[in-house]
Amino acid sequence: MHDTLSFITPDPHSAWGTYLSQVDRVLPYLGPLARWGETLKRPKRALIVDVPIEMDDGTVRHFEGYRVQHNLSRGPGKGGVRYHPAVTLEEVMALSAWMTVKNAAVNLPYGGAKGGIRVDPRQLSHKELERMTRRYTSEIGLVIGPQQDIPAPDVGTNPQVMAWMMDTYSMNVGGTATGVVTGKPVHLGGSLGRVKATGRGVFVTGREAARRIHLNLDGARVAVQGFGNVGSAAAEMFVGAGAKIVAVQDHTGTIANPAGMDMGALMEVVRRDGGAGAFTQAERIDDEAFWDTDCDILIPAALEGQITLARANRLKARLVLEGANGPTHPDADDALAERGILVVPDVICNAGGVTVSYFEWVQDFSSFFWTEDEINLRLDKIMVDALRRIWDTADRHKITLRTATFAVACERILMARQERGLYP
Ligand SMILES: NC(=O)C1=CN([C@@H]2O[C@H](COP(=O)(O)OP(=O)(O)OC[C@H]3O[C@@H](n4cnc5c(N)ncnc54)[C@H](O)[C@@H]3O)[C@@H](O)[C@H]2O)C=CC1
Ligand SMILES: O=C(O)CCC(=O)C(=O)O
Repeated sequence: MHDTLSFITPDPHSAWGTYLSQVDRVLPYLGPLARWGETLKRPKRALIVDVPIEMDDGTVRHFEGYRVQHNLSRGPGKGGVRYHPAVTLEEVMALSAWMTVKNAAVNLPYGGAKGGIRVDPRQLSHKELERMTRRYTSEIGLVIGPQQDIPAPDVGTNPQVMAWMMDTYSMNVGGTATGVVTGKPVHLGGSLGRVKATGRGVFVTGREAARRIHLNLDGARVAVQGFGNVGSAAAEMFVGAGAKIVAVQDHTGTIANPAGMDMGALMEVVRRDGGAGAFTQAERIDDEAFWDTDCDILIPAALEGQITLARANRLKARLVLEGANGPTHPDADDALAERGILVVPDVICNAGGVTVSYFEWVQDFSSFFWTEDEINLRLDKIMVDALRRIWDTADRHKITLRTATFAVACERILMARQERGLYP
């Protein structure tokens, strides 16, 4: 059946392999809609672009960039742009597919898309980063637009990168098109609350899940992998609810303090050094020891494939909140379920970011901006309602929250596909 995409032979632990296995698990719950299931296993459109730029020293370097639109059945493509040295077409395909599922899980009127460039942004000067972003935006200008596909931040990108993307697209079309990207700075049509929205969604879904398993957040011990936009904002909110951060891992190292870390002091070090590794009010530990941390809640908020089977069998947490996209291998997912460790899956747990991106897009179109309180209230309600529906589905079929999220989302996606029909 997989006669196309023959250039990809996914290993079951790769991002795309993980996604395919998640689709296979939901098909039995989709009834007659399952006949459209193959749609979910192929991206609609994948663009590979060459991004040449002049470096500050006068040399020319070429970077490889991608924009994949996995599915547009329910609306324009929506999903972030990643700058990271490990970005590949296959990874971006998986990330775009998870966007399709996530957007449908919270019922946003979007399909799924994702982009990326294989680059270490920390190795570029500010000007080189700007030149690369502008060139990439022009190259993917073929497929993006406020009604076609709307990029946003992901790993290694931020509001400044979104501002350059918005400006480049706008210059190319000859007018200011704020709605072409979200996650912009607030004075350029960005939304209040977007920066912390993903972390907020992780907290809100985590709070609801904790309540259901009678885990008191006051005094709960939390371990966080990845202390960037998502991990740090989620950690701050858990601390605000009385929890303590007992371990943090990022690309600069792993630190632990069973008594809990002072968030203000930790954030200061992260801002100063670009990472948590040098924080002196915690003990520096071996990276692999992170997975043995005595904790109640684990928040993977870095990259895919972090929770392997071996690590899943060592985890001490009762609750795993997937801030990252695709952090858990399928066999590890099974092991966690068998061990009674509850996983709130990425496709609902980290949907807070794209939900506020949707608010931003709506605000840009109407040129009317909401207060931060209005945004947070609407976000919390969408997340809580979506999670409740997913939980009901999980209880009804006796399936994991991940398969239940896929069931709710894929039914919406395939229903749209079916109702639109195929153009003969
Ligand atoms: N930014 C957003 O709104 C959303 C992000 N996500 C996902 O959340 C995850 C994190 O994204 P952001 O916080 O935006 O990125 P970021 O670039 O702000 O932070 C990434 C963090 O991961 C850490 N990291 C990188 N490589 C690592 C490694 N090998 N081991 C341990 N830590 C490592 C970095 O040090 C940094 O702390 C990604 O999986 C992303 O796709 C999901 C939904 C929305
Ligand atoms: O805000 C958005 O549009 C997308 C964020 C994103 O890339 C994600 O949810 O993984």
